[in-house]
Amino acid sequence: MSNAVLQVNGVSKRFGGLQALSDVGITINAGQVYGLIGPNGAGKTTFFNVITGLYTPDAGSFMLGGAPYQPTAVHEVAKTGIARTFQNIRLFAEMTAIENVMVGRHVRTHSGLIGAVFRTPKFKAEEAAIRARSQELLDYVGIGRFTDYKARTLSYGDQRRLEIARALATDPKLIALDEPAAGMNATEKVVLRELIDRIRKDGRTILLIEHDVKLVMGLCDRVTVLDYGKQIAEGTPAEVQGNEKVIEAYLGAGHKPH
Ligand SMILES: Nc1ncnc2c1ncn2[C@@H]1O[C@H](COP(=O)(O)OP(=O)(O)OP(=O)(O)O)[C@@H](O)[C@H]1O
Repeated sequence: MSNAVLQVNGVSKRFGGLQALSDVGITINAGQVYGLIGPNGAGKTTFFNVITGLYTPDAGSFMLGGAPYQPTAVHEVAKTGIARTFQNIRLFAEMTAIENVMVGRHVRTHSGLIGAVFRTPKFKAEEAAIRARSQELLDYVGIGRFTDYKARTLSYGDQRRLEIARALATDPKLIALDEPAAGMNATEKVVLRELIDRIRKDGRTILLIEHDVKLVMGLCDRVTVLDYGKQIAEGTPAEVQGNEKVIEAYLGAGHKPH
């Protein structure tokens, strides 16, 4: 039996005259960290946007947890089981850290609007459970002391970790991280790496866009390299690092990966 969490085949996406993705396919198995790398404009974010329902692809088929899914709407995709973070952080700036995580958790709750309006006992119990779980997640990503701080007052690195906590709150089958290390200093990157490692060890499956080659090569089980919307290499970090096309396209002449 296959233990694929995400299987994407033949994804193409065109913007006017620009072919942003051409026939891209990946398979991510349970417990893997899968990296998506490539130069600026290669199509990485477009691929994320397609699998999470922000962009409608021109072609492609999608399976999540062994069942076909159609990434037609963002909230449907979240329910189906893909949670993501964004390259440009998208938190509710004026809400507290814990409220941001609780919003994520509500994807999995049942009381609904009536319960919320009348504050039924069932609703209150569920709300307390959501709060407790959200606090656990804040602790888990290392920002438990900022529970009641407004999101906008957190440091950049901590906001990124808050986004990860919010994504985890949906209990996703797959968590997709869009450049989680962007703007982080070396120390923050070490902490981030430990966090991603822990998330994997705790049984989650991760798709990662990242520019930091060292981070990608150190963390990922498999890597796909995109260049001008085409998949020019796929394999283990060692295989990809040795690939001539990758060295030419991504790393540039004279640049060896660290
Ligand atoms: N909504 C859009 N409309 C038109 N063109 C777009 C749109 N989104 C992306 N593109 C174009 O598609 C190409 C791929 O962009 P994309 O953002 O996916 O690349 P990327 O690999 O994520 O780059 P980066 O590393 O800079 O984030 C680029 O040429 C970009 O300008």
